[in-house]
Amino acid sequence: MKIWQLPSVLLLLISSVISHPHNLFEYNELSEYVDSHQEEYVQTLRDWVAVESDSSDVLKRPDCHRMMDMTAEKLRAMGGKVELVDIGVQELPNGQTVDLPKVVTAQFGSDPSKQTVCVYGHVDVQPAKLEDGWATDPYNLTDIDGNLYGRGASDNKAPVLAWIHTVEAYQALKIVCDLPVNVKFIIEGMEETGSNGLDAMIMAQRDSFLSDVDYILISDCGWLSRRPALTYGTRGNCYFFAEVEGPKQDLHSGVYGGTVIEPMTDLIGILDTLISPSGKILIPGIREAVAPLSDEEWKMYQDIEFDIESYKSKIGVSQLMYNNKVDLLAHRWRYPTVTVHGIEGAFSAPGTKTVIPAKVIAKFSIRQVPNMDPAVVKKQVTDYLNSVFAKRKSPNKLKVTMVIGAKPWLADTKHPLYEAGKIYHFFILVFNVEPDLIREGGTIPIAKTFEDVTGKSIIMLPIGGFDDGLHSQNEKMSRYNYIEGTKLFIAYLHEVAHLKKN
Ligand SMILES: CC(C)C[C@H](NC(=O)CN)C(=O)O
Repeated sequence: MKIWQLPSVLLLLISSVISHPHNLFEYNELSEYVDSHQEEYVQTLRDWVAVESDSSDVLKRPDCHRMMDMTAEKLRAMGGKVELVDIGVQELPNGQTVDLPKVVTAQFGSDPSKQTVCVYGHVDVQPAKLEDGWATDPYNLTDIDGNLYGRGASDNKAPVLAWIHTVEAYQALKIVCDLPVNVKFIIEGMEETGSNGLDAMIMAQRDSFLSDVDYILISDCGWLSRRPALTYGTRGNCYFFAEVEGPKQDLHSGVYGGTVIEPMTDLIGILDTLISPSGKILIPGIREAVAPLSDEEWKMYQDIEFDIESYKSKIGVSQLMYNNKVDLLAHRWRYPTVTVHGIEGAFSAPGTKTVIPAKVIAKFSIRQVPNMDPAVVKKQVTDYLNSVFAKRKSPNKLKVTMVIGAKPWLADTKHPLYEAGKIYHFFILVFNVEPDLIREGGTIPIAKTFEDVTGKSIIMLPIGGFDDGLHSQNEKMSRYNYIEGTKLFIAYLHEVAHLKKN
């Protein structure tokens, strides 16, 4: 066989070894180290998942504080220079305040001749209850056929741990190889409610902790399929509460129904005007702001392997909004959407309570995209709902509040960090395949701020599986992704060490 007849992945691997001859040897040692510590890594994940660090429930705030302490302790035990940064308080709707979980910063190495990366992640989670339909206790990490089920396993505790274990592996094999770059960590505990307090902290640390950072690394997202991926964009999130208040207390629907104008009817009526059944956002100005789909993007989406039938079967639906791949990917990643998440105050328990709820609060969010601006979206949504409500001539009161205003983020795929030749061989080394270049429909609220404040580039390196069930029942992280993902980070740090220093 001639060299040009070799498969392209093998050629890439050979070229990687030729350009950095020591890579393979060190990688093998490190990879074996990771394999031999697999059970320890799973146990640490179990300990972390056991903490109900649900940032949306203030009653769970002590668990969030404990989670930050555990994170700090882990990094401190590895010899990191660790701080728990106080980021102030959260104001609750009733006017009371509660302490925000402190942010953990840590530093490993300060060699000015090396690149410095800053890993961002979060250790808070979305709510989860067994009664929601989980097959296992969400806070007891359960291994079934190599899948580790538990709330926060994939989003984002295992990826954070994988980065920590990366540093640990380099430290453990110090005789063979030293940490190739300086590594900093910023780990927060409020991501799942919009990263409250983190923007201000990032700005405050710009000229201190963040001043020597060359790149920001984020692994808070997932692959599109079984193929590994690099993520170059995330959508933003504008999260709204729409409160409709009527009578001074709940009423018997038999006694009062037919005489009062019901808050729930008003609320459902206005919610129904947000989006059409075919997915068209009806709020004036929203669709007009969206950056048009370029030919280049269309081509990129067209070239991505994405099986519509298996997507449908994975989520258990018989029909999707669109029937072709490009439309589906575009609407998942780079067009805005409206989702109604829930209604507080509505009767939702099993059984048949015949009540007219006096006050109901709808929770809905708009995933926004370039070139939408959260401040503009807030005004567009508030004005629109007020005008729709006014037409109902209801005596009830409507109050619209935007509680999260997280911006979208989009990387320049031409940046050396994303340029195939420069980085893809670390994927080949670990997975023997090139990654998909994808966008993420979800939000990493701090991403844009990181980039704007530090002026540094972000690279998103997901290790979560396509079917991890983030935010839903039976969230999981596979052992495969957790362990091979750690190896990917190990290989990647080598890669960053060879990038030209800015
Ligand atoms: C603002 C949201 C609550 C952020 C959340 N982020 C993630 O899930 C990242 N893994 C989201 O719903 O997108």
